[in-house]
Amino acid sequence: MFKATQLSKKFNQNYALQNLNLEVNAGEIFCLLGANGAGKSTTLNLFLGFLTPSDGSASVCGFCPQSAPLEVRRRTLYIPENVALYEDLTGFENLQYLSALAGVKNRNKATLEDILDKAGLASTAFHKRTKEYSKGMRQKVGIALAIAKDAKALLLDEPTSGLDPKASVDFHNLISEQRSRGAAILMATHDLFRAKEVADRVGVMRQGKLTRVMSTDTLSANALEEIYLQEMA
Ligand SMILES: Nc1ncnc2c1ncn2[C@@H]1O[C@H](COP(=O)(O)OP(=O)(O)OP(=O)(O)O)[C@@H](O)[C@H]1O
Repeated sequence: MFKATQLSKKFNQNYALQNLNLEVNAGEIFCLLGANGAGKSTTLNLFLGFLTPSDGSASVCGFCPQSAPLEVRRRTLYIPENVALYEDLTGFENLQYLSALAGVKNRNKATLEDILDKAGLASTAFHKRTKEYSKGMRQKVGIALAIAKDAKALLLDEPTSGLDPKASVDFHNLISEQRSRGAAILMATHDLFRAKEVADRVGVMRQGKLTRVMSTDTLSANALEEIYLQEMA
C-alpha cells in the first residue's frame, strides 16, 4: 500500500529525509517515532504528494503521489493533529459535503449517520455545528470520512497529541478497526506507549534516517522506550 524506495528530500542542501526504504501493507499499522525534526512529517507529506522527492520514489496503492495525485487522493485519508472542518456546518453536513467531494456514491442520511456512529461520534453531536466540537470529536469526523471513502491508505500525523487518555484510547481503537477492514496505516506519533499498543511495527527516525524497525508483538513498552532512548543518544 505504502512503498518508499530510496526516498529522500532535501531542503536547502540539508536532508530532511534520506534513503528511506519502507513498505506498509494492507491491514498493517506502522508507527513512525522520532524527535522533533526527525523527518516524520516530511515522510507523510511525500506520500501525500504535498512534497516532491529530491531522490527516490514513493507510491500509495501502486500510484505515484506526484504523477497520479487523483488516484492517490481517492484512496487516501490524511488525519493531521487538528482536523480541518467547516465550522458552521454540523458534523453530519461536513461528512455529507466532504464525502461528496471524495466521490462517495451512497450518501443518504441513514448511511451517513450510521458511519458517524461507527466512527464513535455520539448521536447527540451529529447535527451540532463543528465549531462546538472538541478535538477528539473532530478526529472522529475524520475517521468517518475514511469509512465513507473506504480509504485504503491512512496517513496520520500526531493525531492523538493533546487528546485526553480516554479519547486517545478511543481513537486508537478506531484505527485498529480501520486496520481490520484492510487499510494500511502510517502514523507519526510521540506516544511510545500507544504506538506499542496499536502498531504492528514501529520505526525510529533520527536526523532524516529510519534507524530501527521493530515488530511490536515481542516488545514490551519498557523495552521500546529503552531502545528509543538509545537511538536518540
Ligand atoms: N518546508 C521546509 N523548509 C525547510 N526545512 C524544512 C521544511 N519542512 C521541514 N524542514 C526540516 O526538515 C526536517 C524534518 O522535519 P519534519 O517536519 O519532517 O520533522 P518531524 O519528525 O515531523 O518533527 P515533529 O515531531 O516536530 O513534527 C527538520 O529539520 C525541518 O526543519
